[in-house]
Amino acid sequence: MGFIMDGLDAEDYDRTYGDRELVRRVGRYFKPALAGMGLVALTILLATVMQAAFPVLVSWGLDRIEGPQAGSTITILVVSILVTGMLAWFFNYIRQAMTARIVGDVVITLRRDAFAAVMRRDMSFYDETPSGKVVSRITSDTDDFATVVTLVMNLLSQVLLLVFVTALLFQRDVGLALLTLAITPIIVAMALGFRKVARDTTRKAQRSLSRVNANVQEMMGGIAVAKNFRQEQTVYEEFGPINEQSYQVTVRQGFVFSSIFPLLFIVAGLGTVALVQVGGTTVLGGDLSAGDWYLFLQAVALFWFPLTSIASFWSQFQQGLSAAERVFALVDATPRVIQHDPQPVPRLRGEIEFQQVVFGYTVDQRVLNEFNVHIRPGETVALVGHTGAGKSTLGKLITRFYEFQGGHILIDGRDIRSLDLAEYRRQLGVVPQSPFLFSGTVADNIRYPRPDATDEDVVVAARQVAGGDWLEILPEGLETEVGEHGKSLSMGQRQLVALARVLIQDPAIVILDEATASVDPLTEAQIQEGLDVVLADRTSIVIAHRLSTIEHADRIIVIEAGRIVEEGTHQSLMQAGGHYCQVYNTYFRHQSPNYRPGTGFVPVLAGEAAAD
Ligand SMILES: Nc1ncnc2c1ncn2[C@@H]1O[C@H](COP(=O)(O)OP(=O)(O)OP(=O)(O)O)[C@@H](O)[C@H]1O
Repeated sequence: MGFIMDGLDAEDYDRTYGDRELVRRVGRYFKPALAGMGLVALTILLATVMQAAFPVLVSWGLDRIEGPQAGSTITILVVSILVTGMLAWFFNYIRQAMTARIVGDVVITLRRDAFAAVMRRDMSFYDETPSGKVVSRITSDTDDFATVVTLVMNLLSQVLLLVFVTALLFQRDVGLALLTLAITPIIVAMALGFRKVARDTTRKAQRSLSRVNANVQEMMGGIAVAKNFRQEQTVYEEFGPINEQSYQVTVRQGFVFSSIFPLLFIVAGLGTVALVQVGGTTVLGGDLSAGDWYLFLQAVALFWFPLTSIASFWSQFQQGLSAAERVFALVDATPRVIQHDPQPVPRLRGEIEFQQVVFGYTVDQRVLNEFNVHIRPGETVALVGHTGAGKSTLGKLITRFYEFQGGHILIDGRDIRSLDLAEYRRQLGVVPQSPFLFSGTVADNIRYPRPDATDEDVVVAARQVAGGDWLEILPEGLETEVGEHGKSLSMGQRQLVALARVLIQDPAIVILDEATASVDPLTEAQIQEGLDVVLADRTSIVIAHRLSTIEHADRIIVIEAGRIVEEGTHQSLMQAGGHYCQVYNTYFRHQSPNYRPGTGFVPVLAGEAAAD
């Protein structure tokens, strides 16, 4: 039991909606389709009348089949059954075609909303939510929702049929009609009792499926690493229990759902036996004609069908409702990054100030504790420190990817929470360690931050980076296809594209996470030239991994465990013999042009070292 339910808990943002709220939300999506729904309702009504006409016609015929008018009765019967049958088919066709269109429209809107909601989420959401789970909410859950809508349409038509048949029964024999109705509450009570357990098992089945999705997605993302380390078997073994769980939960759902049918049929069967007995006795007593007897038997059958099918598709109905619930929970998830008072952002000077900033990715972990720093407009600051010190975190807070828990961050003296986020981010240029390129050409990728940039603008930006020499190696220059995630370009070329992309954006602040991967000396020189252009006249925060960058920085800040432990220029810090010298000996010494193995260490003063 424990194993079966492991990992099927709700996501943080999941919530349970009351039935009424859920229906209201669903209803809102159908509002634009009101006219179409009216037409569907009309065709349902007409098709149902045509279907209900069949037993009535046969019953009428049965009472007139004897005697002189038998021949004409048969002709009338054949023609009218043919006509009503064709009309029923026609109205049903219109109903189903219209329903497909309406449902399609609703699903496309819902999917759009879910996608937009995911795009709005801050980065903490992406840290905490496996992408496969989000994929399954946007795709299969919206599909399940579509199924429920189609089912509701069917339900309406069946309920209508039920109403017609009941009216007919009352008109023919009130006693028999009441007897038939007496069994209804039992069936309704059973269906309602089934409701809760159906929704619960369905929710679990959907969660287990999204676990499978998440696992497959992760496997696809990390397949190169898995193959490198020959871990295919481990990956396969991890998939096993997750897949098994999905199987178990789905089988259990099947058992739950299949148990309702036999139960309903037993009750319906017993009811029919009672009705046939009472009805038969009435006919023998001479109170009912043969035609009425036939109509009555048909009506009993017709009566049960909608009731049992309402109860049976309750299961799918539940599936659709919990799918809708999951999609709405995704749409409604509250973002953590909130701009309290978003105001327009004119061209920034680029001054950045952290005042007593407190931040942790999770509640029980502090990465920055009362962190202070002041970066002047146009200054180039290199952040150095051991891995995990908190350098990238500073960049992520400036870009407002994460919400900080205490203190203030000021941009040009304004509270960062009071900036219009879109306008602000347009003035932030971010170059990550391994730049992400979208499928398309090099030119498409350079144009990415400013889609209205002309071809001329793109060429100018590309040529500003290292004089554009790097373009000559590309088979089709700017028109070269970069492949999925830029896989057709070398790591160095991707970085050059990323630099040209920042130039076309022309941001006031640049946050650059320097690549650690080594590139050939020519590309290295080209990147350096590109950097000189990109960083000039802008406030730049560089998470530095290269000696030449820190040597050229206006200020170097050494960070350790989320604190600034030293700052100054390369020269002054080298002389100080403190933390910077330790970092230098570890990361930068070997990058010096005069480097010989085992040489180039700078002395670290004992006092400073002891301070660690
Ligand atoms: N998305 C995240 N969720 C949870 N913890 C994180 C996340 N990103 C970073 N951390 C943690 O925050 C701390 C600081 O990480 P950060 O990435 O800022 O270090 P860094 O100095 O940039 O290191 P590196 O040079 O290796 O990139 C580390 O302990 C890290 O494990």
